[in-house]
Amino acid sequence: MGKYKLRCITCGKIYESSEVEYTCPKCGNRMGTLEVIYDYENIKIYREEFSKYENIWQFEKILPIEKGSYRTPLHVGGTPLYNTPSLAEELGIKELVIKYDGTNPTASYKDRASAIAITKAYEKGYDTIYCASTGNAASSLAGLSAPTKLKTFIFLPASAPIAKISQLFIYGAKVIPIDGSYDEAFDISMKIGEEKGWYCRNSAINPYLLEGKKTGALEIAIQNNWNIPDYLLVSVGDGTVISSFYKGFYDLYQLGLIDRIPKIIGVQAKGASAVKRVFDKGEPFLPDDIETNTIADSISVGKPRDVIKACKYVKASGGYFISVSDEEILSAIYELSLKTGIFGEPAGATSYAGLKKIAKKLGKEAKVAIVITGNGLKDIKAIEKFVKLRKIKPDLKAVREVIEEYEN
Ligand SMILES: Cc1ncc(COP(=O)(O)O)c(C=O)c1O
Ligand SMILES: N[C@@H](CCOP(=O)(O)O)C(=O)O
Repeated sequence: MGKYKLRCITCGKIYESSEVEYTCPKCGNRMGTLEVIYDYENIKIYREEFSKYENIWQFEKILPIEKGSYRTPLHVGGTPLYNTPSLAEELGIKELVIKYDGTNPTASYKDRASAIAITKAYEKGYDTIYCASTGNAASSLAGLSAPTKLKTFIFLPASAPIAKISQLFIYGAKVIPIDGSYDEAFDISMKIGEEKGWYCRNSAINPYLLEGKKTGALEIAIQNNWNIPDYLLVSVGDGTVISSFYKGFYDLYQLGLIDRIPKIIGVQAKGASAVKRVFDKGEPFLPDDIETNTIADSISVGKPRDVIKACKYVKASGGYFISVSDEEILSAIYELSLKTGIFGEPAGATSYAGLKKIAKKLGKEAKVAIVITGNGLKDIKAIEKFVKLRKIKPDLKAVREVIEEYEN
């Protein structure tokens, strides 16, 4: 076999990469998302080859890209992993490491996927790329394609947080703000993208993108000195980020670099828990869509596009899904910022909200990793209840009175 092939998540049919562009022709878009499988036996990788602080391209041997093709010059990946012993003690678990992806070039986990999308667009000879997004995939694609010659079209709900929308304009993307939901923007983008023959940057359609996202798992293994956590918690909307964590650990396992895969726990907002619902109903994991209502805009997904893969992978890991309320998400943002200095956007801090909920159940011997997938500055409106700004007269007496209040 070549370096890799593509396998349908539902029927298991294996394709050469030249045979299919996005999803399994037999099973269709949602049922037939593809996984990239490598010739693991013939790929030799040693732990020593990986460095902690490099970007995602250090993993080139297990990425579906060609030697010498375009690589973004921006520093994608190589984000920090923080060990937080006092927080672990407070939660009653043995160890807590926090992977913080808000330090990526456009401030979210999505840069890992966009980097691969742009490389593939160049390899395949496209001149235009597009995505549907709740905001982060959008700003990420816009930012990473800014220094390239690719034309970039973005479809997103006009209600997305203003910081994410502002990123699009500053990076010069062509923006189609839909007066509707992410799910509607997604369907429209697919129709137009097909009509126009543009390259699709959506992880649930384009199989290569999840490979970029899996680098977060590879980095956790390396940064934690190959001490693999018992549990990994991550927030879930469409289901590709969570699938990518399983895939990253799975690849390391297949390559003989680790001897187990963490139990992967998906955390959804209560008002948008479509994947949890499908998982809880059990196999065969059939899509079952819902209306959404949550402040966590990035995971406000009622028609998750990668639900089958997410459910199968989470099951294979021995994990499960939980949900948390918007109030729990808001408290998690505040508490995590206060205790660690890590400020996540709502969908980012959702993993911490989930951990707070189940830490006791995981037990005092549990070694846990959580992923904070987006920077808190992406959505300032969501945390306005914590911002108690008042104007103080510019005189010393008034300032002294306020300081006294703080001190008491
Ligand atoms: C910050 C953040 N966290 C989590 C997610 C969830 O990823 P997925 O939709 O792949 O489940 C997203 C997706 O947009 C996101 O932007
Ligand atoms: N909610 C996501 C959806 C698209 O991102 P993808 O990386 O799964 O394609 C976002 O807009 O960030």
